Amino acid sequence: MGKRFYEINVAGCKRKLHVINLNDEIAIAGFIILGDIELTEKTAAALAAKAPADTEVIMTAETKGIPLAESMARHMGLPYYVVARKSIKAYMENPLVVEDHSITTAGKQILCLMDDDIERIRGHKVLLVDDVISSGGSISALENLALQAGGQVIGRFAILAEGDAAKRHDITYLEELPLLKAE
Ligand SMILES: Nc1ncnc2[nH]cnc12
Repeated sequence: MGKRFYEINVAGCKRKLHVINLNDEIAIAGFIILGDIELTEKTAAALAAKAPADTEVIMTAETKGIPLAESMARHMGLPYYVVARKSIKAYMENPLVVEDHSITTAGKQILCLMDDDIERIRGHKVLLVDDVISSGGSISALENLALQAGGQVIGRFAILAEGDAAKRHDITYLEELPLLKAE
């Protein structure tokens, strides 16, 4: 069978996404901003324009959220952003750790923060950002981490809301992405 594609238009960027079967029933259109500067910059600018003016720190999770968070922080004139990591590194003292369940990764995952990042969050207004919100597992793990670090979550932002996530009223996103039938 030939490759399947799903075409998307977001923040003025048209992209043909590869459709990948997740299991026998469900397929996703893989939305990858890593390495795509125009897509990262334009979606970050569009999300930054919607961000609450009182945002003090942007927080994201490894991996695909990183360039988006960096670009949004630049657009918003913020000096730092915080990245929740997926594994504890040797240089992370006293890490804060939560469990994370994601639609694209099998098995248990963790998200963790190191002390410097905990300090950047404690007592501050935090805007959570990710590339895609789908089952909501990752953004909710990120929120747990922000709360445990003493932050106040003032928004949950994503470029795309996938499947049922598009019905959520507690997230802000640019476009919807359907879950597809596996072929
Ligand atoms: N369709 C998708 N593309 C890339 N990352 C995702 N994470 C969840 N859904 C995704």
